[in-house]
Amino acid sequence: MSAGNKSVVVIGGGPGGYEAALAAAQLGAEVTVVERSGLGGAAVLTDCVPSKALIATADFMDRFSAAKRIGVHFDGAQVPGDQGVTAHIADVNSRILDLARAQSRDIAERLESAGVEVVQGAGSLLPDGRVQIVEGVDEVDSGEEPAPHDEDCEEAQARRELEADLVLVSTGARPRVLESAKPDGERILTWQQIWDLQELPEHLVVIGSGVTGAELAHAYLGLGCEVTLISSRDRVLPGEDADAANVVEEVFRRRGMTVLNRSRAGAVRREGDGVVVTLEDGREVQGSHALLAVGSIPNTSDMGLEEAGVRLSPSGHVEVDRVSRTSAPGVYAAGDCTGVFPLASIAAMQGRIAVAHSLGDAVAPLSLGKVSSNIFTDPEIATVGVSQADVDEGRVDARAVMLPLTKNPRAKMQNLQDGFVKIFARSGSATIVGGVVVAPRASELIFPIALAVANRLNVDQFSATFTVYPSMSGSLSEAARQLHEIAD
Ligand SMILES: Cc1cc2nc3c(=O)[nH]c(=O)nc-3n(C[C@H](O)[C@H](O)[C@H](O)COP(=O)(O)OP(=O)(O)OC[C@H]3O[C@@H](n4cnc5c(N)ncnc54)[C@H](O)[C@@H]3O)c2cc1C
Ligand SMILES: NC(=O)c1ccc[n+]([C@@H]2O[C@H](COP(=O)([O-])OP(=O)(O)OC[C@H]3O[C@@H](n4cnc5c(N)ncnc54)[C@H](O)[C@@H]3O)[C@@H](O)[C@H]2O)c1
Repeated sequence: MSAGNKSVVVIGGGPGGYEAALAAAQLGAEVTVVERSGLGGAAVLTDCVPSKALIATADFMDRFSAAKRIGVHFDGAQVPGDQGVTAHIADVNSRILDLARAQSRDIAERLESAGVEVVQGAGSLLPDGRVQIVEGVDEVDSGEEPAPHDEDCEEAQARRELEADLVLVSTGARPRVLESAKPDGERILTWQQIWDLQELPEHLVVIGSGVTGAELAHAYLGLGCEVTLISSRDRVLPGEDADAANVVEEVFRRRGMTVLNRSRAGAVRREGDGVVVTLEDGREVQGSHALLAVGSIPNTSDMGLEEAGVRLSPSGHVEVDRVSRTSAPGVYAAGDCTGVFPLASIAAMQGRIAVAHSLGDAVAPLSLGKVSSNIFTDPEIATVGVSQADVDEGRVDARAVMLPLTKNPRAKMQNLQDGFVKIFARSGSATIVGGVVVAPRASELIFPIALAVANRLNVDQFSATFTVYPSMSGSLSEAARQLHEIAD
């Protein structure tokens, strides 16, 4: 089909926005992307890509520590934790920022070659549904140089108004901060400010043990910092599979992280060369730096959404249906500003669905039952489909088999000490409906389970497929085999 006579304006150039723009251009629409800071969005410039690049360095450092256990000694040289092998955070951060900017440039080139117009500026909605653009560039927290403004800013600040058949709001979210813990960009930091650090924190206090807090606490521990993780709940990663979260918490502690459970931060203040975090029960935790990882706030205020008829939830997220429609005709929304499931992959999918639905292409509504996601700790936690909580709370009638990876021959050879695979199969039909993998590179190992979930394979079809010997995937097959025995 062709949407040659249709126009699309996308506000926000993150994964939700730029993927939608590419899809719309492919369908022949005339597409404009309005982005106020950098293409690729927070995902590329400050959040997803930089954090995964930091973790890659931390994982590399970990290999030095593990070497002795498989018989490798560095004659004369030393390992992290001793003097000698250290992460130079200024170099690490400089590589990360280069990588993020390069990815942002790649996206700009893809959009350009697809014929998409990119306007640097802030977009908002007028009450009649048109898009108003105030041109100019916001400073990017990643440290990227803002594009030069004209001497005479009149032109750079010009206002434009665009009318479009489809307006997509994909403005993302920003770090939530505590009133009593204002980030200063030096010692009290959000995750978007850590990329400018020139010195490795001596003692980092991470506040919040959701996915962001856990991943970054793991990364800085691996880089050689002393880390204290303040978790307001009974365990780290409260929203995740409890068996998986317990493994990761145990590994954190074993490697020397201090994890304070049931501890809520009330305030953070600077004191001397460091910070003091006051917990709500009055205890104090001292460190050299504090990192706030207490959730996000959608970027939906002051842009005319409600005045244009776009309904927001009490948390400020744009309310959307499964084809990304908002309550205002012709206005769709995608990504973190909708709060549906804050992942880059979901943002991109919501954006593509919006375009297909609005421009009349074939479209399947968003289905969250088959989403794979991964937490990049060591070991990683990858999940897909039905969760243990779905089964325990009676939402899905399924059985589970969980096998420790320490019994797997390949894992033994690699000196793997922690991890498991878990598969959920529907009672009766034995169709695979979900799984959890806790292992190094679990993000890759989850794919066979995701394939089974997406294609409704049963445990017999899954386990009849050859796996390599020795391999970690042998344990996936074994779990499926054991589910057959249970189903009998
Ligand atoms: C530390 C961290 C690590 C993460 N790691 C992963 C991961 O490994 N895998 C994963 O799938 N997800 C990850 N996520 C989640 C992922 O980053 C988000 O889900 C993703 O960024 C959402 O994309 P988006 O397009 O909705 O928003 P964003 O990426 O935030 O992009 C929104 C864009 O809109 C722009 N904008 C905002 N308002 C306006 C306006 N008025 N006018 C013009 N432009 C505007 C912003 O400048 C921004 O560029 C991570 C998140 C965090 C915080
Ligand atoms: N690898 C990935 O794909 C990845 C990585 C990071 C984030 N994300 C996405 O972002 C989402 C949000 O994750 P997040 O971790 O940024 O936010 P979150 O809201 O999931 O976690 C924030 C945590 O901080 C805690 N908290 C709040 N106030 C506190 C206080 N005063 N003291 C101590 N703890 C406090 C909350 O109880 C919560 O557990 C994830 O669900 C995920 O979808 C994905």
